[in-house]
Amino acid sequence: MRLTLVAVGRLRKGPEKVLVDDYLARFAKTGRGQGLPPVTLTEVEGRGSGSEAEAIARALPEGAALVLLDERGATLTSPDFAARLGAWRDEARDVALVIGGADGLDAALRDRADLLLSFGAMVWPHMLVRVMLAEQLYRAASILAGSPYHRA
Ligand SMILES: C[S@@+](CC[C@H](N)C(=O)[O-])C[C@H]1O[C@@H](n2cnc3c(N)ncnc32)[C@H](O)[C@@H]1O
Repeated sequence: MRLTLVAVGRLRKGPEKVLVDDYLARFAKTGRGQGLPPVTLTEVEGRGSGSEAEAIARALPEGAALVLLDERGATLTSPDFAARLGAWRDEARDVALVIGGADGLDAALRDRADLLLSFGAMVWPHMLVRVMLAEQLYRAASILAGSPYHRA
């Protein structure tokens, strides 16, 4: 299993980067014991629809389960998200998680997604979505590990 995060835009030094790096490091540590690999991050230039969509498509490992972050998608509980991740791990399936840029994600990409994942109906800045997703990955690994981080 490989876990790839494809995100439009470059995350520069600052509070969001500190949080993303921290949560992804925690995910790598907790995930190791759960058969979850560290996340490989691919940043794609935000150049507008055409070439941006192609760059995203090129960054996706072939056959990977495609999870697109989209406010119009499904809201999952954290244990549900953890269960999906655990199921893909058990199938040895690669997973690609994609966060769009200012213009959102291409409709053609949305059509081939295995999961459209929403963090609520409101639109969040993509850099904050990166932080939230990194935290949810760490939470998922903690849930699969049975650690007390997730108490709900
Ligand atoms: C600023 S938003 C772009 C919104 C754009 N107007 C659209 O139509 O998608 C940038 C990216 O952040 C992610 N995003 C923003 N809000 C989200 C939410 N509530 N749930 C999941 N992802 C979200 C999506 O990947 C989106 O493509």
